Amino acid sequence: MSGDSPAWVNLHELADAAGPKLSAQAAAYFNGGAGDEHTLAANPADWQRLHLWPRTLAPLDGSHTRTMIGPNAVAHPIWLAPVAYQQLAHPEGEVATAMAAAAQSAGMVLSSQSSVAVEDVANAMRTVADPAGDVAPLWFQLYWQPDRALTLNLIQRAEAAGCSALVLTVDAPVHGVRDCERRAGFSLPAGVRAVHLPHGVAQASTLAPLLQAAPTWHDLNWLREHTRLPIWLKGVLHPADAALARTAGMDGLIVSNHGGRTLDTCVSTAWALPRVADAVQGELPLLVDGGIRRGTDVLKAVALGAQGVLIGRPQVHALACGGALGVARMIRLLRDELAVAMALCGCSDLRHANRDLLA
Ligand SMILES: Cc1cc2nc3c(=O)[nH]c(=O)nc-3n(C[C@H](O)[C@H](O)[C@H](O)COP(=O)(O)O)c2cc1C
Ligand SMILES: CC(C)CC(=O)C(=O)O
Repeated sequence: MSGDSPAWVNLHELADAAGPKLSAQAAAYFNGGAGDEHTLAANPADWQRLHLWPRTLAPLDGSHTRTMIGPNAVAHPIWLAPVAYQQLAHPEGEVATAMAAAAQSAGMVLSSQSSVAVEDVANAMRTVADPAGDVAPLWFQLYWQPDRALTLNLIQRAEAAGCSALVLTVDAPVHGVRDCERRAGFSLPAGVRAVHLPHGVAQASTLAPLLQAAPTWHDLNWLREHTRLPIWLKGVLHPADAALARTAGMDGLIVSNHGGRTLDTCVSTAWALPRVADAVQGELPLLVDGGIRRGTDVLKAVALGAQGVLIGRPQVHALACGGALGVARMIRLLRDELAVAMALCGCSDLRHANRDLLA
């Protein structure tokens, strides 16, 4: 931001503003998708394609964005998705993001490939008090590790640091085919590493070890036995998997295609969400992510059955542009846009939003 007028007034402009702040390698890593990037493009396009159907003259006195996400009463439904290696965007990395989340009462899901330790991120969130006293939960995203002892170590660190849920990512048993990363020759620069992992990097160079390590439904029993935290699965798109997750006693689902970074040409999340919602029939709470860039997108996601949304790339764009203040501003912009969209649709309480809001 410079001068009197901000350099960006919405999340699309934010992506452009971040361009000059990022190295070519970091930009390729953050912005890219899998394959020909059809799913990357379909995610935002399919939110845009949905049409809101406004209602008029509805009472709006007392409107608010408060809602529930799982057992958490939250000030608004906009959370930060797990995004790895945030020190590629800003030297303070995930600490700055966490301070912004706490200041804006936004939940944060910390990547297990974080470039800052979970203990430091949790402390940073605690140092920033929300004046209204609203909570900003910190959840820990888990990538299943080849070694159970290491998986257990991650779980125990997250618990001890005060994380209030685990998010097991299930849509990336292998790294997607990412031409942009290969073209840019992406590798982590000196000083940035996955601090929770002994070798500091996520991926093995051949498929076999990854596939051996990939978790199955059976492993969820082990996970359940080894944590007292609620477990959410991230990366569910198929109603049949949603039903299996319910049977497996999971606590919530994140409808996600990993921001179009794993399987190209797979379904968009706006397409999958109502189908997953129909499968779980309100018995499992849902979050959704992928291409959510406007308050209208957030309202559509809630209308289709999600309790809230996660924001991926814009958080690292905002971090690159303005550190913690940039991320805080990004969350605030989206929340204000959501409030406007709600008012114009005659919706005073997100808990009453449903498919009647959509044409
Ligand atoms: C640079 C980058 C790194 C990511 N790292 C992780 C990760 O470590 N764990 C994970 O579960 N998802 C990861 N994701 C996926 C996000 O959590 C989220 O699903 C996706 O970014 C949402 O789409 P959006 O970027 O269009 O908002 C990453 C996404 C990006 C863009
Ligand atoms: C280190 C990666 C596996 C993190 C990730 O999930 C991603 O880049 O999409």
